[in-house]
Amino acid sequence: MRPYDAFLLISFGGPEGEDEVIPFLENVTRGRNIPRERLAEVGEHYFLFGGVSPINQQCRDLLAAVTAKFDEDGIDLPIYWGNRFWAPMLADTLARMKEDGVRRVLALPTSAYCNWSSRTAYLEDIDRVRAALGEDAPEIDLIRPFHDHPGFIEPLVEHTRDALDALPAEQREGVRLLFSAHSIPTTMAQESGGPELGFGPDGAYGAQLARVARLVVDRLDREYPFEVVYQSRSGPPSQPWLEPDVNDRMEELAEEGVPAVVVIPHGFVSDHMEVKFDLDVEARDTAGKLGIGYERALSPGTHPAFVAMVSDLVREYTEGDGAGCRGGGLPACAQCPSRA
Ligand SMILES: CC1=C(CCC(=O)O)c2cc3nc(cc4[nH]c(cc5[nH]c(cc1n2)c(C)c5CCC(=O)O)c(CCC(=O)O)c4C)C(CCC(=O)O)=C3C
Ligand SMILES: [Fe+2]
Repeated sequence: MRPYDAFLLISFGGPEGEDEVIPFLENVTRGRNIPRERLAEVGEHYFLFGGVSPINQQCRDLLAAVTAKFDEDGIDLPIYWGNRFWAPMLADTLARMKEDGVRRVLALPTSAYCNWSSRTAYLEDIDRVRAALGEDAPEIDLIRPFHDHPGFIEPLVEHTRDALDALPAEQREGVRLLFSAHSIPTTMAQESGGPELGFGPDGAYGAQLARVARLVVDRLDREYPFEVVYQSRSGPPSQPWLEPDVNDRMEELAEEGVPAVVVIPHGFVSDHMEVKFDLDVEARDTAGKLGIGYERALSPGTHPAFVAMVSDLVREYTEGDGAGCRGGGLPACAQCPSRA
């Protein structure tokens, strides 16, 4: 039994008004080599929704559900929330935790996979914030990547079934399932675990994405053809990022005569802006232009199995050894807690 005295949700953060969009984007992109044109373009995505990203409300909803679940499961830990890029900022939350006398924290990141952006960046931010707090800064253990957890898979299965059901029968027959994740630079993908660890060109991240897609399809009513695609590419055009892009791939599939796609955003835990704009606006529009059917499965969000997973993961650490990433049948990634 480890002596944790608080639970902390660490998320990305997002603007909740038009005046917050640019400062938020500046926070996200500081030192990240993102072209100005890309920033302006992404700003427009937020302005289309009144400057409000859905991600903060999704965190509040998840925390409400987790609070109830902890009560039910007898997990007696106060719950805190801090973001990397927008209020409530991690630095402020940790300062408050320190004032509250919190010493050991078990933290859940809102990302399920292994790559610099989804894992290492969180650890680096934690280190920076702790260093600034100085002596008596709470110690933080970051919960392992959970892409292989049944509580992540189950909601995706159910939501994929719902999306398939929403297609007309004749389209469902020839449908292609597109499992979509955030693209990252290919160098970043390789750094998540390359050939030396037994992974392919998309690294441990790509292997995990392929594995989750397989696990979901295995639980559907029949074997559907499926593939992993990427979305939300950023960075300068000269820099290679993981491909194919969801829109490019839909174009090829339409040419091949595929009548419809179901897009499953399995790279994300909730329907935040990358899902709401890049899939529900942009990819849907592409499908419309191509004249093919399009349905988008919901991400896990506050599905009861996903909420139960949070309790489960907490108990892995409080009651078990919290040994870290199981690899989900794959080798552990380069950043895996179990390699540290
Ligand atoms: C792997 C991954 C996830 C998934 C898991 C995770 O790790 O959470 C993710 C999530 C998210 N990404 C988000 C938003 C943004 N990401 C950006 C930029 C970038 N993302 C990257 C990767 C990822 N991002 C990368 C490699 C960059 C390039 C800059 C860099 O190398 O760091 C930019 C800058 C503009 C742009 O270029 O698009 C924005 C605004 C939001 C909030 C959405 C909302 O507001 O609802 C969320 C949940
Ligand atoms: Fe991102």
